[in-house]
Amino acid sequence: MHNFFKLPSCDKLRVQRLPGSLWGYSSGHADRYLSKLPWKETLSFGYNENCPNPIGIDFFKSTLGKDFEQTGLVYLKYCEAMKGLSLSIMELLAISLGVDRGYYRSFFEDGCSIMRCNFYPPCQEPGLTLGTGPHRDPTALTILHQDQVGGLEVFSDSVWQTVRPRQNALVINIGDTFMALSNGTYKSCLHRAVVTKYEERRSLAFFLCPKEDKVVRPPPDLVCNQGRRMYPDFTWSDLLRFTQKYYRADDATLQNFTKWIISPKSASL
Ligand SMILES: C=C1C[C@]23C[C@H]1CC[C@H]2[C@]1(C)CCC[C@@](C)(C(=O)O)[C@H]1[C@@H]3C(=O)O
Ligand SMILES: O=C(O)CCC(=O)C(=O)O
Ligand SMILES: [Fe+2]
Repeated sequence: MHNFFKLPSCDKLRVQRLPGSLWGYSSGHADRYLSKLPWKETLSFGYNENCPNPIGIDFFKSTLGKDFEQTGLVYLKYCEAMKGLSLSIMELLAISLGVDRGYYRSFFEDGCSIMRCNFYPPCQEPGLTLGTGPHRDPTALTILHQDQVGGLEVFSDSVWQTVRPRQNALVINIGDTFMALSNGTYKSCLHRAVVTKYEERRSLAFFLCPKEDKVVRPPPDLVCNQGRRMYPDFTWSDLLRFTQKYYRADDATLQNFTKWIISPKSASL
């Protein structure tokens, strides 16, 4: 990942994220937003082990060239490991909720997950910007590997708290999609990334997602115990489209998505 972000811009832009797509390179999301641009560069690609080419866009070799073929193989192995870990965590979450341990595992097994490499350059005025603004991941589960620089913060007990980097440790976040799948029992985590004046920072985020057409619906016996549904049925495709076309994911994505998805106009968009 280090080598990619050190390439000249003209080379990185050969894999630039195209409008409407999640995959590829982006610098500050300058192609998507007009204000509050995040102080980061990102490289995102899909991962689905059920596909002939499990890494969405084969730009590690076909576009970036042979020098990055090995990088692509490393990411393939990384994504395989993260998917396996995610599914094991899904079993533990099912057990903790008193539902069948395979319920969530089977829900996600055939999904296409998102792999994102974040690069945060040093900033002369770190107090005037953010690497990634306050948000809850719209996905189901995030496995984050951060380097030793530090910068990830979670909003807990009404204050922003640093998630101190630990060698050989991964950070696991619950996202909006799992909050809905657990009927609100688990809460998606509000977090952000700050930047520093002198050090660049890198992180790898693996976002577990269900297959796009899967209906996100909590297990019936969970709803029965709680007496009512907290969120309407929706598909991951609906929520992803909402965040990519209509709404910049923040700390209230799911609430605003719920209003949008039940409004008559969303059906025609
Ligand atoms: C489904 C997604 C949208 C984002 C990437 C994945 C999961 C996290 C989302 C994001 C990082 C939340 C903060 C805002 C965002 C625009 C970003 O800063 O990158 C979000 C991602 C995105 O829309 O590209
Ligand atoms: O880089 C980090 O520490 C957090 C990144 C993040 O929250 C994201 O990419 O969703
Ligand atoms: Fe996040």
